[in-house]
Amino acid sequence: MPPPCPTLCRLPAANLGLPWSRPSIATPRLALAARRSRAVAARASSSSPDSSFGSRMEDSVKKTLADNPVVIYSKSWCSYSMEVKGLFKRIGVEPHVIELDHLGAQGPQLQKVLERLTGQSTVPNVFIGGKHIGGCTDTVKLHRKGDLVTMLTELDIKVNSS
Ligand SMILES: N[C@@H](CCC(=O)N[C@@H](CS)C(=O)NCC(=O)O)C(=O)O
Repeated sequence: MPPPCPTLCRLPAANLGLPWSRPSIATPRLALAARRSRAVAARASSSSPDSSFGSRMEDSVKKTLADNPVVIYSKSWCSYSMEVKGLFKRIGVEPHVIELDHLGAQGPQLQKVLERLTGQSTVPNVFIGGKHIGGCTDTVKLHRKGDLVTMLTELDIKVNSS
């Protein structure tokens, strides 16, 4: 008969080649402790620096959209971004442009936040009056229908429609 476990379970050691039996997780007291520590871990991860960083970034996007009537999240090298910036330039509207590739490590994080908010993972990501318009193709289509100028005019933004 192996000696009893001196500290935890006081049961004879099972024949596992160990000096003392490992307490089974099914032991009610230990199972309860395991559940408690999982709950603590879950609470800790939900308030981790990453998630609060994400929500601060989300707040900063919302502030940017509230403060600027036309916002383009762009990448400086992206031809679609260049096209949409060119379109606004042609109609004489100066958008607030955020070049994600100029933000270092925050760029990809901001892109993830934008994806969470809009469902769109690509740039350019265009907003007018806080409303999500879409990418380059969506903005060009809106312009061809005449709706881009209408939206801008409704926001009291002067448009050069020549
Ligand atoms: N159909 C999209 C195409 C946009 C697109 O493909 N953008 C590329 C960059 S030029 C992109 O965002 N790629 C993924 C990335 O850079 O993370 C539009 O019209 O805006």
